[in-house]
Amino acid sequence: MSAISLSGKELAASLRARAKEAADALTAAGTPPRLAVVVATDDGSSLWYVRSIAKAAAKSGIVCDVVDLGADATVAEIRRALETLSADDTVHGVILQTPLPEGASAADLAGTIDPAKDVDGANPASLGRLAARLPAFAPATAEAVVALLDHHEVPLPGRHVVVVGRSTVVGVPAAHLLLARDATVSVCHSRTADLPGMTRRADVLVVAAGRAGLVTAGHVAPGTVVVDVGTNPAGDGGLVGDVAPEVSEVAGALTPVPGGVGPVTTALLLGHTVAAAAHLTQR
Ligand SMILES: NC(=O)C1=CN([C@@H]2O[C@H](COP(=O)(O)OP(=O)(O)OC[C@H]3O[C@@H](n4cnc5c(N)ncnc54)[C@H](OP(=O)(O)O)[C@@H]3O)[C@@H](O)[C@H]2O)C=CC1
Ligand SMILES: Nc1nc(=O)c2c([nH]1)NC[C@@H]1CN(c3ccc(C(=O)N[C@@H](CCC(=O)O)C(=O)O)cc3)C=[N+]21
Repeated sequence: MSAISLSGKELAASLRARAKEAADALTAAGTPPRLAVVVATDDGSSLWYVRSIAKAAAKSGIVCDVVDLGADATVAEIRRALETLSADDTVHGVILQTPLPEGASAADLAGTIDPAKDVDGANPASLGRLAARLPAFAPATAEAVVALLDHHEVPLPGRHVVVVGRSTVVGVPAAHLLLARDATVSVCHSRTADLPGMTRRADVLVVAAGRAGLVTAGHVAPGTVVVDVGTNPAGDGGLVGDVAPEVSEVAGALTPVPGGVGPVTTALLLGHTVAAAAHLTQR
């Protein structure tokens, strides 16, 4: 066990404290910040995340409404819920939880979320603005990757960051944020030829593939900083990342799962919600 552990707990706690301060001020001024989470799934890990958002929101003084449409919700029902919440002046943040029922497109549906309330950066317009380096809410997970690297003072300018995964929730927005920080970014995916050859060339390796143990010691050059975004259900009811435990023998530093990117993600989502509430009450 040689790698330094890059915990997210300390950063998450300070982000939650900051969110609570802003939330309490908004509430005192008559506008309690309110987040709505639209759910149309019975996926266990997704529902776990929803419960953890609700709990964290309550502790930070943010009202959280879970709008559960059930796993057999239709596209029209989901769209109507998102439109209603976007038009509701008492709601400041709207997120659409994935996975969705078959035939429903998250990107298409999220296009109906008011960009001012799009606190998980799911509207394609938000992703476009991020790519254009215009102000926008970034997906909380992608932002958490950069925030965690900053917190642990890992320099980014000029460094080669290899991102494994190209989803619009994590890999692609993380790549945009890292480019904006002057990193040189390579994005790998399931059709990448010679993944180990690519990842061994990274100064910083960000793994968001959703495959337990995908990245092994042979994928990592000595001293690399590794960010493990994966949250895969483990056999024992716990959680494991995408990076095999043996990687800690070669990496210079490694984010733990649990206790790494996950808690920072939830804390940033709350921060986005109070920022949205502050902005919406001003306009
Ligand atoms: N900690 C947190 O806060 C969060 C954690 N997560 C976790 O992060 C992981 C990724 O999430 P998400 O991006 O939504 O997942 P997706 O399934 O949407 O995307 C996975 C990406 O990984 C790529 N991939 C899959 N297998 C391989 C492989 N063998 N080699 C190379 N690339 C591969 C896929 O490639 P292709 O495009 O070719 O299919 C795809 O681009 C999951 O474990 C998820 O639970 C997600 C959000 C938040
Ligand atoms: N549109 C969308 N946005 C998401 O951000 C999103 C999603 N869909 N679908 C599901 C995944 C999963 N996800 C997690 C976030 C935090 C933890 C987290 O905080 N986990 C704790 C511990 C959990 C435990 O120990 O069981 C930790 O890592 O320390 C986990 C998982 C967000 N997701």
